[in-house]
Amino acid sequence: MIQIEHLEKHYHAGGRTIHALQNIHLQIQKGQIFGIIGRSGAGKSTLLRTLNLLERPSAGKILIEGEDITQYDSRQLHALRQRTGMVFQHFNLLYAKTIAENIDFPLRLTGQYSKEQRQQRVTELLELVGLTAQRHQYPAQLSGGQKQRVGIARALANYPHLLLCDEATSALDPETTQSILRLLSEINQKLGLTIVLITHEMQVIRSICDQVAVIDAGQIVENGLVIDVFLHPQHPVTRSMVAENQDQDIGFLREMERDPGSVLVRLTYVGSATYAPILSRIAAQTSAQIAILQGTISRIKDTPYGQLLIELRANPEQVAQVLSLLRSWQVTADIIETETGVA
Ligand SMILES: Nc1ncnc2c1ncn2[C@@H]1O[C@H](COP(=O)(O)OP(=O)(O)OP(=O)(O)O)[C@@H](O)[C@H]1O
Repeated sequence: MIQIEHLEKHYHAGGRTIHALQNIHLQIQKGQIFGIIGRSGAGKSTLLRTLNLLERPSAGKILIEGEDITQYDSRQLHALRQRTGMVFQHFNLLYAKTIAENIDFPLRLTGQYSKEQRQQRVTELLELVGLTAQRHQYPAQLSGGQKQRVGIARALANYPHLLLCDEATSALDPETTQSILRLLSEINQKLGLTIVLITHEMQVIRSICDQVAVIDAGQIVENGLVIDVFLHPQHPVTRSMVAENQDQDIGFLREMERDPGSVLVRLTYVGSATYAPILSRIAAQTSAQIAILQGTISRIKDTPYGQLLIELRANPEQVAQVLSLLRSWQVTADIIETETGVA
């Protein structure tokens, strides 16, 4: 487990102090994929880089399996960095070396393995990331997604306990992004490896993370299971990032002709409820009329969820009845607006 306590990082530049990280507290469980999301300049890279002390905190502790790594001497630090793999947005490959040589590079640096052992390990890693046929090629001959596969294989070479991913898919197109995220997810499951990733894309968090922390202006403003944070965001920054990702623009409501006295309700359902015929049940059990204004069914990691924006044409008693039925079916119902204004 990684425990971050009272972490601070201040930079001094141009005669002023930048508070890049302020009083950060986080717990990252072993074997988790933990996402850190935030807008540009929020402090994501700084936070990620403190986990292998590429960035020295100004104050606070980082405990990995109970040991405070901020107190490590240079020998311990060297060992920590060997146990921590890192994947970069722009791959950082050696372009004059072959794919196999790139992956072999960190193995050679340790001086711990024979040539045969290293070759064997490179073969294993090429197979793991699906690049066996590219062994003797050079990075310039590969696509972006393949380059990132090399980056991932290289990061895994020394059997790390922790993999840090710095915007690992931000330079890739959406389809390639999904294939790299699937690879990271497979690695997490196969090797039980803890992965901490930073991203500015909610889609990345939604696809593979178990837990997410939202960082804004150097502070953690929200932290929890992805399913909770994504479906019930509390902080304005989280809300706007989730809304961007879900295409929840409800500007059209301003132009829409509404039934007098109708109520707008956002329904959120998770797991098996996603596929239940909720609306027809409401219609059968109440005489409320329902117009569907917006809807989606998708997945958060492996969990299906659905969200519907409906206009409920009903009197107050019927609205109360509908809301109580929805609650009994474990559907979250948020009234987002009434005819007279925001509820
Ligand atoms: N070496 C440095 N010297 C001075 N200020 C820095 C340094 N590194 C980062 N900062 C500042 O610290 C803050 C956090 O930067 P950081 O790079 O961690 O943010 P980020 O969320 O990763 O942003 P991005 O997604 O744009 O990389 C920013 O205000 C940035 O300008």
